[in-house]
Amino acid sequence: MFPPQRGAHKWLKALRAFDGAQAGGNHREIATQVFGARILCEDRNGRSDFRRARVERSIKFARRMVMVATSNSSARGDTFAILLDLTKDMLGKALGIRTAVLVGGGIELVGVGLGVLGPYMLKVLVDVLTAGNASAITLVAYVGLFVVTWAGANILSTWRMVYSTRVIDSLSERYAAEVIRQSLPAAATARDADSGYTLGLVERLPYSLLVVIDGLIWRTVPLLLQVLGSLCVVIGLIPIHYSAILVAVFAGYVATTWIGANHHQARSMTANTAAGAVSQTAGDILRNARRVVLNGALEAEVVNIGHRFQERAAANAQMMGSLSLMALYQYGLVGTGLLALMGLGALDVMAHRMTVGDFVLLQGYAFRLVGPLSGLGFILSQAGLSIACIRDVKRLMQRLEPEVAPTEEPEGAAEITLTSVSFSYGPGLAGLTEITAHVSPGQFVVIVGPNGSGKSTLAQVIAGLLPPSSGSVRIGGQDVGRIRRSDRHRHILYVPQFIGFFNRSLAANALYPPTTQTEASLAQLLAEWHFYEPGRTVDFAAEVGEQGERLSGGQIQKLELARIAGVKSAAVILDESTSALDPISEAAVIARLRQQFGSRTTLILISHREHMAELADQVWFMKTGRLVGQGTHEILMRDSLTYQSLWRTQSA
Ligand SMILES: Nc1ncnc2c1ncn2[C@@H]1O[C@H](COP(=O)(O)OP(=O)(O)OP(=O)(O)O)[C@@H](O)[C@H]1O
Repeated sequence: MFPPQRGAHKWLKALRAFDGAQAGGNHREIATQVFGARILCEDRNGRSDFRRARVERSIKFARRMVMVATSNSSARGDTFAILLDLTKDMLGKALGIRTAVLVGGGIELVGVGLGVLGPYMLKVLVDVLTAGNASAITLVAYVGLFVVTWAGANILSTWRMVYSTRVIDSLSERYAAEVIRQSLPAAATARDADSGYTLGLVERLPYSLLVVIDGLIWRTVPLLLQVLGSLCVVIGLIPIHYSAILVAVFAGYVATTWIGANHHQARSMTANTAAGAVSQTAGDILRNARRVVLNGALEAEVVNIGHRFQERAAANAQMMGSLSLMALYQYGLVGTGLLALMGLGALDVMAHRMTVGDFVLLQGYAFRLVGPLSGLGFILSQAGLSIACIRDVKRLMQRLEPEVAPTEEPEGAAEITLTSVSFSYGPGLAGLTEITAHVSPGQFVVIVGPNGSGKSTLAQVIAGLLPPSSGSVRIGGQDVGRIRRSDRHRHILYVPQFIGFFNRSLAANALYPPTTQTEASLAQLLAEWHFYEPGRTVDFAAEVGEQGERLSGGQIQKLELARIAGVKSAAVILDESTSALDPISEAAVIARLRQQFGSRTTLILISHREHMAELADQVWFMKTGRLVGQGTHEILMRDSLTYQSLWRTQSA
């Protein structure tokens, strides 16, 4: 699909060495694409530098490109499929923009008619002038008609943009909404979610749609109509070989564009990927501003983003190179055609085989054709990138999950049953092995174990965020994977380890659905948990800042737990949600939650604290992805030396 390029084998070797089996059979494409995008780490002397960090960064970039490259059988086929898809969306009933498309199309059609009529009016004027027998009124009328056709065509073309803009805005809104609807659940599940890339796509979407719809679709069709209309007029008026030349020039233009576009589109996809990498890196750096600045890494990150821009510039340069080559062929051909057309015409006028009016008509149509064609050059340069962006957006819009029927409301606390549950993050990566456990309704379970032992992974498998590779998880007797995602929080609600707050008010975060808390009940709970020092009331209107950065770590957890206390769910899993609380606050919060949940909610807590294990109805002890101990804290302390040593190392 992508011809191997010079030096690609070096990348192939390096990527194999560093990437192992990760990228499946795609190394050759990766190497080729990495080379194609000129992101190889060459030092100033031109020698390849495969230093690990840079190669790893490139692998991430390359993987995305391989995803792009391998998911399509051909760039050209892809382009037409996307154009067809867009046209279907515009003309379909679902988006409600058909009327705008049709009205805009109608206006454009009238504009095209005027565009064809313009040169004809000029020819008639020149014919009348050369005949020399027309009255002043007739001449003024012909001049007026010519001006009206010329001005009218341009006014209509601008007016039509009112409708195309409406269409583009509607499509942008619908596509962006669908991308968010479809990609958020995946982002919530994947622990390596790439939100910066998705954000970049959504941001570039309106411009991409503008280029493709307004520039390409809405300009190409009128251009074709204009060519056909002009040919009809020319055939009827002047010798047939002029029409033949016009047809040949246009066909040549289309053919060179067709061939060039295939190559250009492949380069554009690489450029789109490079643009996405800029968004992803910039987003990542901005989100981690504190980490960057506090570690004195500002300059290093500026250099890092500079590299992303350089990669993008290199990809753009390749794209523009292919476009320039295409333009050379296109306009070499069009220029030759014009030379033949005008040269022959001039000779025919000199030999009185053609009137000056016909010559004017000929040049009028020739330049009417060439004008939009040159406009298309710019559009094509942008269209490749834009099509690649829309294609990625369309892929994100695809429904990944089958529709699941609504599930019945759970009654009371959930019974949780795990039968031989295994999970893997991928070949050779950590996961879970053969976990079997049972939680009775309303119990309080604490999961403990060393860092990286699989506690969060297990919690996410139980909550249905990660699908087990074998075995089953049943919540209240139902397979968790079969509970509709939008209903799942009523059966089991997972509170992640890193609580991300919206950059909104305290109330907006603390009363975020599905809590049933009110400001009053929340204020009472927060006062009880000493959210602020005594005497200070909770300001619900206060903005919490990005990720809640204006609150302390303990306050964030208290606020989140106060919200959770008002949630009606059959089971709740708290993933280290009390880790920032002091032991007294932690005990008070857990006691209150258990009292609040009563017998309606089963509670699972992941914790590194022994006193939490002491409070639990049962403790699950995890080690290297296995459940190596189950029972009360006392029993485990009595029976398991490894469990004892877990707490001994902690207190040492
Ligand atoms: N998306 C992922 N891809 C690959 N490996 C992952 C992914 N997420 C987690 N892991 C790995 O799975 C293992 C278990 O991680 P997990 O977060 O479940 O541990 P944990 O017991 O909760 O750790 P901690 O106590 O530090 O929070 C770790 O080795 C981790 O690196």
